[in-house]
Amino acid sequence: MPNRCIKEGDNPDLTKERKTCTFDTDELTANLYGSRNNMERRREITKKISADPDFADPIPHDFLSREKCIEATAKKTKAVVQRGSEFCDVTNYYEMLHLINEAIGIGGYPLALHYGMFLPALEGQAEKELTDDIIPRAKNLEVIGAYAQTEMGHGTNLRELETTATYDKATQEFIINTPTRSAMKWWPGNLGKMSNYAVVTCQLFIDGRKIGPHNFLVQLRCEKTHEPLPGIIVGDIGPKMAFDTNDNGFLALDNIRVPRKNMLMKHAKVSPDGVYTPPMHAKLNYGTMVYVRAHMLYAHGQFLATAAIVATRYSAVRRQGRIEHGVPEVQILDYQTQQHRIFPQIARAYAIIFTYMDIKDQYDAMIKGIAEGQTDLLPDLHAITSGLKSVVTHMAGLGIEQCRMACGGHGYSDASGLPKLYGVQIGGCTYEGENMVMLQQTARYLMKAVASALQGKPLSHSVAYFGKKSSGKSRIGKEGGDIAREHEAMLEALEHAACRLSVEASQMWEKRGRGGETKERAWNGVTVEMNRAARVHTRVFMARSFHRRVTSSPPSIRPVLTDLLSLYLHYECVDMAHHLLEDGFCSGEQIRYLKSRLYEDLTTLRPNAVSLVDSFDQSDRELNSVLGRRDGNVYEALYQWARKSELNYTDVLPAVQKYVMPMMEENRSKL
Ligand SMILES: CCCCC/C=C\C/C=C\C/C=C\CCC(=O)SCCNC(=O)CCNC(=O)[C@H](O)C(C)(C)COP(=O)(O)OP(=O)(O)OC[C@H]1O[C@@H](n2cnc3c(N)ncnc32)[C@H](O)[C@@H]1OP(=O)(O)O
Ligand SMILES: Cc1cc2nc3c(=O)[nH]c(=O)nc-3n(C[C@H](O)[C@H](O)[C@H](O)COP(=O)(O)OP(=O)(O)OC[C@H]3O[C@@H](n4cnc5c(N)ncnc54)[C@H](O)[C@@H]3O)c2cc1C
Repeated sequence: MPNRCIKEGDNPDLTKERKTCTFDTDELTANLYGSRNNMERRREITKKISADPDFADPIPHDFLSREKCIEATAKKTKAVVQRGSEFCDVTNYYEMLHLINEAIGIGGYPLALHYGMFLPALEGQAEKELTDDIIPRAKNLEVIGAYAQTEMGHGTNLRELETTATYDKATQEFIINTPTRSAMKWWPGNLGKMSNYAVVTCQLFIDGRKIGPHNFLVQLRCEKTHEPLPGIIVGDIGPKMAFDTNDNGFLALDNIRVPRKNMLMKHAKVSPDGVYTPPMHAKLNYGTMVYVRAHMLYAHGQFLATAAIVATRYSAVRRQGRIEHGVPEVQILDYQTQQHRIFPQIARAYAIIFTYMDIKDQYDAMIKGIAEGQTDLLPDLHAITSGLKSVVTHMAGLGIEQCRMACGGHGYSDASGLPKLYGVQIGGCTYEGENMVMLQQTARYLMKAVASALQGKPLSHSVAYFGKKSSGKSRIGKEGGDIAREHEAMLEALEHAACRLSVEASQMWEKRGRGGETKERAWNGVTVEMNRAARVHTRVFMARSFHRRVTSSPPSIRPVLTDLLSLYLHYECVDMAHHLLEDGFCSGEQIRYLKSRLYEDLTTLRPNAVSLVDSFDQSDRELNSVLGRRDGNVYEALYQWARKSELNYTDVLPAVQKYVMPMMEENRSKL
């Protein structure tokens, strides 16, 4: 069967791997990206960008200072903006995403938050009077915006943000102010140096009454000189774990006046005479966060895919040690521990991307509903995207780190691309709502679902399985080798565990309440259990999404995807075995059965491992990894990469001349 990656001159071990492929890699790629046309379009973009001198990096960013990286990124951003239509349909979200990944990379760029949050916030939350003016200019990139919500003192607890917006009826303006040091906006991406506008989240005050957090459009810098406007202090917060090319910023506002229309008033409104009208759903103003959490799934699925590609290809190329005496050194991919480390990451990357597809459909349906005045889909989507954002970012982070360690010493080098990838990706556990906090949002929803299920009330999409009757004992290992029924048995077991954990958390919460604690204090006494229930529920949702996609996939790729699904489900069940065992739903024997099936899956997938990662269709530019390159010619490339280190510009470094050589000389003369 064809693996389309085979080319002359490639590392022979990689070619050998590609020849054992049992499916058409293009067919799987097309399925992953929605269609053959989408796949071809991605490849065209890659080809054009790779050949274009505007996007060439004579010196890899690994060897540049942060300022130089930002300069190089800004230059490429300008080229993307001015010449974007030469490469792709600039109105197509996925084509643009791919163009940016190819042309600029993942470490941030001047327009990341402009497109990622500023425009979505305006489009989703602002009224026509404001959008008519700002959106055309923002789309035309006459202005660049950031989303400034988090403050030095508060990020999670939005209710206690300190920045104020006080309505002045006399002038029909809001006065926006930073009252304390901890009220400074701190962290927003692209706020520090790039943006000249921002959507700023402030506590709304009318007639001395605090109404709560609302968003306002504020101009920060002069449109001509880019200097901060009077009363505005803005800058970069300094180096951080990654996102080197993003100017995460700080901002203080000294009683800045903005016209009434600058409040984002699509949902909540303030009339000219200062009358406040709340939104039709209390949290519609938080809609931009739901949008980003949903879309983060795709980015994080791709991040994990990158790591899986690098680790799998490198493990096929790397030979070290022997499994049996008297035979040549083996490809490290033949070690069972290596497969156990890497293959679940491949499966999880597919599962995350497939889950994203489901969520995207639900998000689009919700937006359509809101436009027609219905908000009934919002609570379910908020609950499941909160859980998914937490589970996926954590899962991807652990997976990337496993892949990095699976590459041995070279995985620790920036040449592998994995340390930087991890740095960028792991930020997702924090931004857009810290994971522990987001899981509690899911748990709150689960508690309501438990109550509804007990009362026989209807259950919404993500929790519908709470209404199923459990069979009491698992069918795992009792389906006579029927794969479809085995998959169903594992899904049923996971659903049983999620439901049980939710019910038990609910009972623990209630018990503490009966013991005299307030609801809130009692909640804090059971949040570990609440978050555990939320995690398992979210993993059930992912497993169901993956299962749905696989069972409806084209017949040509269904067998390999079914193998991957088997691995995914066996791994999930073994990983969560304690939850399955705790109430005796599964026996120890059944867990041993799951483990043995998991080890069989590793062997089954081995011949397709390289082809499965090839099917993610990430180019060498996107991978940005010497170890993961498509042709597998790793060792020569590693040496050429190291030669570019600035430490190698001279044979004797000034620091050595100045300090180390005299020290050695002094020591010698002491003898
Ligand atoms: C577009 C592509 C993006 C790809 C990304 C890739 C790379 C990105 C690179 C860089 C980073 C980019 C962006 C990062 C940007 C940011 O980080 S912006 C800042 C984000 N900040 C947060 O997320 C703050 C987290 N805090 C909150 O969301 C809330 O404060 C809270 C924790 C949810 C609690 O809020 P609170 O007002 O106290 O509410 P309470 O818990 O009491 O809940 C009341 C009810 O409201 C429901 N609810 C809460 N939030 C929402 C929501 N967003 N939508 C719908 N409903 C919501 C909640 O469930 C409660 O419902 P009940 O029915 O009453 O139970
Ligand atoms: C790379 C990056 C980019 C960012 N970009 C932006 C941006 O563009 N715009 C923007 O506005 N912000 C941005 N942020 C800020 C980000 O959204 C916040 O840092 C994030 O929401 C977490 O809030 P916090 O920092 O207040 O954490 P904290 O809430 O202080 O969290 C600290 C610890 O306290 C725990 N904790 C807090 N509350 C609770 C609770 N209720 N229950 C249990 N535990 C709790 C947390 O779980 C965590 O362990 C960015 C951050 C990063 C790292």
